[in-house]
Amino acid sequence: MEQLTLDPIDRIDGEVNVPGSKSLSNRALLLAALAKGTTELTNLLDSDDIRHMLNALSALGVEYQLSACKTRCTVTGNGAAFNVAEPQTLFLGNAGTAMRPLCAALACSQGRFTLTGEPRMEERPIGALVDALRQAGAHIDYQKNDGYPPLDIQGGALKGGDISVDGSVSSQFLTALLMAAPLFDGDSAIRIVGELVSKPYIDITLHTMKAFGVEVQNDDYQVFHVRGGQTYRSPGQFMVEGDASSASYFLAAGAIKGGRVKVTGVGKACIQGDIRFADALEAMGAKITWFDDAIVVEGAPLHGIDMDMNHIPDAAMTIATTALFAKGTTRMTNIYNWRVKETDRLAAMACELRKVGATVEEGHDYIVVEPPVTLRHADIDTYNDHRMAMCFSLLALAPCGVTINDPGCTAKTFPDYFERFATLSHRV
Ligand SMILES: O=C(O)C1=C[C@@H](OP(=O)(O)O)[C@@H](O)[C@H](O)C1
Ligand SMILES: C=C(OP(=O)(O)O)C(=O)O
Repeated sequence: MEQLTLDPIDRIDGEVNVPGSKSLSNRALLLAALAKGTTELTNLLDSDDIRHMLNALSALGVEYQLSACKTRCTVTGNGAAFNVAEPQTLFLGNAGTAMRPLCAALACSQGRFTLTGEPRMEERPIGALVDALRQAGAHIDYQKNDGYPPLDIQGGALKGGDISVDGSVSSQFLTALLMAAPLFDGDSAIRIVGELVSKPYIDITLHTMKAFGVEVQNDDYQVFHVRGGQTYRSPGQFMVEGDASSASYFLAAGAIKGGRVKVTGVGKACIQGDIRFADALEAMGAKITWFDDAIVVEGAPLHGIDMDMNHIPDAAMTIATTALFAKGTTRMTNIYNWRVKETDRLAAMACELRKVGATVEEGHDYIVVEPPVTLRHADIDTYNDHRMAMCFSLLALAPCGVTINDPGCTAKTFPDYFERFATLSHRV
């Protein structure tokens, strides 16, 4: 297994640009493929999750040209749902933003499709989405375990209608339904059952749909009305903003050890909910300054916080390792669905935090982190979870340094993370 040892960093300072947003890249690619007209996507993320979406679109007969640097893509839209003569098997890795939206889009397309992924994808729930699509008339079967991929989809026209979806496990189920619903024959009223998790991701979905010419009536995130029989229209150009979750590691590094760190590509106007990570850092004591296309963080003594982090599920993980550098205890609550992501992130986080000396209480849907007097060096297991690797890189800001096992797992969303992190890191 590959390992990366990060020697202790004495100072963090400088400017770093974050790559394009994963959430926006995969939404915009799918809608560009479904839309009428040609779309030029810029600042597209080049990572595993996006590659899986691009490969799937190729198999579905979508034509696109990807630039040599893979951050610019011109997509020739279909002007309708997909129509594929031969049965297709699409391998989607561990990309939730490919699996869930494609499941819905293919259920209302013409053709037979099998959706598969990495072993972990077979443990990530999709039953609530399948149940909802079946209410609209979809024909989807489970190949192995009920409620989990791989899926066999017999595509066809869907009627829409009154659809209830459980929103308590992943917002991606609602995102998938919303993006497919304009292609259903009839109108849809999509009703949320249970508490909707990760709510700000729905705003990303509605924003992207609007850019492609489709408006949704949102009744307080409880019921969503979508007109059927619509065609997405290409906006011509779509610029993907920087990834707010990826920004969290650099912002945290600046807060812990700044210096002054300027993160560009995200700023005041950012539509990704994870941008609110900067508020959490501010609540811990960091000084944050907002610009239109940048955030500047200046380090200050940090203290622990007690916060509901349901609205920033991905960036919240970064708070768990930032907490190691704060005075007092940090309590992060309402984060149950960490358990159904790339790994069981609550269990993984608790285990690795203990290795560096922290006292950790892991609950069903919360984690409490109490930093040790002295952090100790550890070989950190990353569980094939990009965010575990990136979060624990912050341990290099302690005198003990850190060793990251399988650092290549950042390829899911941020292949050159460690190179960019190095540009901020100064050793005397
Ligand atoms: O819609 C999206 O782009 C995402 C939604 C979130 O998932 P959940 O809704 O499952 O929390 C997030 O964790 C994931 O990385 C991306
Ligand atoms: C949960 C994540 O990914 P996915 O889009 O596969 O759900 C993530 O990137 O942290």
